[in-house]
Amino acid sequence: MQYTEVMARYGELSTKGKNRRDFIGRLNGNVTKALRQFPALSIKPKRDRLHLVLNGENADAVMNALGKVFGIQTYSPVVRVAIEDFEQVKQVALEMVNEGASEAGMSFKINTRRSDHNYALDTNDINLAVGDFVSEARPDLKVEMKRPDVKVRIEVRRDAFYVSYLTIPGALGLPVGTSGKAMLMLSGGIDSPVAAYLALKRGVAIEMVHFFSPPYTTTNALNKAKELTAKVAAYAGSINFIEVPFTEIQETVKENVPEGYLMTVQRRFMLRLTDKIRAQREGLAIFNGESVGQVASQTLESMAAINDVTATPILRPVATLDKTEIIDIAREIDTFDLSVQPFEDCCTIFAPPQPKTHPNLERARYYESQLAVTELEDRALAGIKVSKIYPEDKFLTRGMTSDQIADLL
Ligand SMILES: Nc1ncnc2c1ncn2[C@@H]1O[C@H](COP(=O)(O)OP(=O)(O)OP(=O)(O)O)[C@@H](O)[C@H]1O
Repeated sequence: MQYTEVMARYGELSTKGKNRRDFIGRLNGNVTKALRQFPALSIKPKRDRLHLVLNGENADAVMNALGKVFGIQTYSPVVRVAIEDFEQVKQVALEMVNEGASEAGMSFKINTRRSDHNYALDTNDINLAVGDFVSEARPDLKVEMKRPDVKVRIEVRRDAFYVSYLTIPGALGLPVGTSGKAMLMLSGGIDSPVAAYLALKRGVAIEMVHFFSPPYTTTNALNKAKELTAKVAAYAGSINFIEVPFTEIQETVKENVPEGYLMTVQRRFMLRLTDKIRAQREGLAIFNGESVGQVASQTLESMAAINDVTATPILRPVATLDKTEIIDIAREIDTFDLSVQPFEDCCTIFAPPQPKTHPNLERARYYESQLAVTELEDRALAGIKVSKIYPEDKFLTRGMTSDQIADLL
């Protein structure tokens, strides 16, 4: 089928009344960004949908990229036929029925809508004329009004007919950016990239904050986090990656804090630093990949002892999901295979063998107060690096890396 355009229907727009203009403006910008590799494409936002005129670009490739843009409910590939050319509409409808109802005994329906009421034929005339044409060519098919196998939609507008039969589910959610900006704490694990995807889905523009501890963690561990960011950036256009050197803090905590509280105090540092970065960069909230009860740091007591360092909203999109549910999403967004690659994370390396699963808040505060918190944090903040990551970026060297070879020797 030679499609000429793709029509995208907006998502939760009806509930957003006065924010309609922001929604459509953002969506238009995000679609433009996501489809920048198709130079001939022209994008025309309308009140209730977006028209993507292909101008020769490949419909499947365009739809593949469009399917990752949040704020779209459904989309349909469409064939535009000049208004003078009604015979051509019949041909296109037949081709669509042939594609959708290949087997004898299947059913179809022609469904016409007119926005140009001056056109000579009314909707019934068009349904009948096109339906008869298809039935003559395909006598093996039935016409079915209620639940046809193929429903061909013909829209009559002033300039042309628009014919379609496929309705493909979009990514849903809200256009990224319509809900403001937040920081996302990204490890190299399975959960935080999924949390990132879910935050983007609700329209939040996120920036990744990643802590790393060279030489305990290798360049590859850092690159893995960057490559995970590139995977998630497919849903955002691009994402800023903020790397925070964490070695000095981890070494200091390890030397000075009793083993049972190592993890709690480290996490308090991470969260406080993320919050400072958030304030500098004017974010409104912090997202992370914690899931209740999954590991020692994710009991409610532990979350309370860590969360104590800030009043900023901490959002945990996967808090109530089971691991298998999180993994299903990770596979869907193609981060799973990368997440399970065995590069060390700074938290795992400095993890005590038996962290307190029910840490006492007062004790965590006390142990931390013995450290030069402000100075340590200032030095970490002075060392942060920010880079913009795009979906097509690659960071991990393929095959065996020098670090991996070194590990084997
Ligand atoms: N090195 C890191 N840099 C930034 N954030 C981190 C880092 N390590 C952990 N976090 C944050 O803390 C959350 C909990 O991490 P933890 O290692 O306890 O759990 P996890 O279940 O392994 O999570 P994940 O699968 O996301 O690594 C992560 O989801 C992430 O948001």
